[in-house]
Amino acid sequence: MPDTPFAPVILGNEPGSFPHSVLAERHPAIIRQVRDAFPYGPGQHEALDELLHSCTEGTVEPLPAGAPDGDRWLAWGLAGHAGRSWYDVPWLWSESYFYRRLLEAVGWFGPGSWQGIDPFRPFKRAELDASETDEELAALDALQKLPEEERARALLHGSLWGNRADLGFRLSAEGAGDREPAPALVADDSETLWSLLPPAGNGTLVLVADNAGRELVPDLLLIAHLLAEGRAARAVLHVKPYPYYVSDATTADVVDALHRLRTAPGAAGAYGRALWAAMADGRLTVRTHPFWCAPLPYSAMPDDLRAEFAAATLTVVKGDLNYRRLVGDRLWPPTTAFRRTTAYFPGPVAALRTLKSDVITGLSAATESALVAAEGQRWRTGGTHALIQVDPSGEQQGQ
Ligand SMILES: O=P(O)(O)OC[C@H]1O[C@](O)(CO)[C@@H](O)[C@@H]1O
Repeated sequence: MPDTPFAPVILGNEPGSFPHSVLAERHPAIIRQVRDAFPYGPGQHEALDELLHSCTEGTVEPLPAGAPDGDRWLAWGLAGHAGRSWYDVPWLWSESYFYRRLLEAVGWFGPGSWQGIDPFRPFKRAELDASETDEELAALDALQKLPEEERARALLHGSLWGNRADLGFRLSAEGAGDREPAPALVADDSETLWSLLPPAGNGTLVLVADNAGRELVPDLLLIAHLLAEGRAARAVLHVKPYPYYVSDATTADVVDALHRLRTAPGAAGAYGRALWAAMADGRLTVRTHPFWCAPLPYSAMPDDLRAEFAAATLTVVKGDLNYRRLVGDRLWPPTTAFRRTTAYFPGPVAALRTLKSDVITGLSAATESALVAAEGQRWRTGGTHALIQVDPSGEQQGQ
């Protein structure tokens, strides 16, 4: 990510800034929570101690010799960042590497009996099993009486605001989950989004998921609706290859969410059974890719993903981190055109995101001034505002 004077890459080295607080406070809190949630042995405790020291006071260290993804991380910039403070390398890079090292500390990569044990699973399960999830699912019954367009809109907004359900975010934004969301969107291209997914279309929707639990459930409901109403003939759900940013969805989380839906009463159960059937006949596919845990912007995506997005009718990317990677993790002037930052993307792309970091593009000058007048800069990170932005054009000539 080369720096440009126009929009500097975000680092975590400014005390008092949001990125700094994530490195200095959120990451240690995540280590504490994971340590408390499992009966780890002395080796794991020692590795967690070392990680805590390294990420707060030490420097980025290389991966152990023989790490299965060692070459990949070298290609993703590890050699250039090793030996530097975690605060001085791009924030996106530091955060991604933190989760990679945390998984290693608890034995995720094996070999051994802790291989594949998700350190965030208790938090994700608790959210999926919460009574709030029952209430959200019960609300689907009333939706069935509405005309299709209204149901579609409600489910789109359910998926959008489901992005507030982010466990990592709640660790350092005390009370964020309870704060009332501001209802108006700071940018709303939903008409363009619907024009790309007309009823009786024959397209492929790709949804790049973000969080499990109470975000993934409404994402699945939206997919179920689009398939049932013929707005998409096929859907591909992309999830993370390993646990990441606490609540990010993996295939195991998709299975949990589908079980939860299928066994629910009423309309939710019907959606669940329809999704189960769509998995069986191939209309809904779950995929993953190592690049989803790469510390890089999507402009650096590999050719196989590029080809998949080029062939899709629409790719929807969910959440704050995907937004940062889509537009580049930079301090853009907020009125920078969204399409200017996504011109490299190989097909039509939509972002559904609640605002939880400093990155923002595509605001009108009036919207930006109103937000600043009301909240200073808090609107950028508080998780109470949201946007739907669409670039329908696909890769533009000369990019
Ligand atoms: O789950 P999301 O919406 O991608 O949010 C991830 C969160 O983590 C951050 O990357 C900070 O760690 C913020 O962008 C956001 O608060």
